[in-house]
Amino acid sequence: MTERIVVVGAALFDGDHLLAARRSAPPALAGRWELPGGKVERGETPEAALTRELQEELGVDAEPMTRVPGEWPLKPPYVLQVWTARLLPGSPTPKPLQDHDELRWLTQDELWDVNWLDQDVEAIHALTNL
Ligand SMILES: Nc1nc2c([nH]c(=O)n2[C@H]2C[C@H](O)[C@@H](COP(=O)(O)OP(=O)(O)OP(=O)(O)O)O2)c(=O)[nH]1
Repeated sequence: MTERIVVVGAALFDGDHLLAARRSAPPALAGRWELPGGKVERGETPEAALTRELQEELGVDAEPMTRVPGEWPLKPPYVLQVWTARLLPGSPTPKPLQDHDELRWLTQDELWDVNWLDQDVEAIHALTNL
């Protein structure tokens, strides 16, 4: 059976604002917006991967909250799963340290103001149904 690798995306909320991150690489994805996160490593839980990726990419201390129902196919063998997440008290504010060159906190009215990666559009819709 083909190996399937989960990419975790964080729907990081501050109140009702959602953090969107603009990718700086690779060229095919640069300039498009996504949920920060990354690949789950062998032997790692998705929740641990999410915490690690948010620390590496944004420099924050965050905790995953709930899994958003659904799973979205990316380029094989990757699939996207999404967790809501929040910053822990005392966490630094997010900064685009790695993989991103801009961050935006979106209100519900601004949710579609950014050019999400095609693969993320369904996941963002699922978020709005929570
Ligand atoms: N993080 C993230 N990746 C996404 C999303 N949507 C989407 O198609 N992808 C793709 C982009 C990449 O091809 C792949 C995840 O790669 P990544 O570069 O974020 O993961 P990573 O930090 O573990 O990468 P690596 O450089 O260590 O290999 O999934 C999304 O919302 N968040």
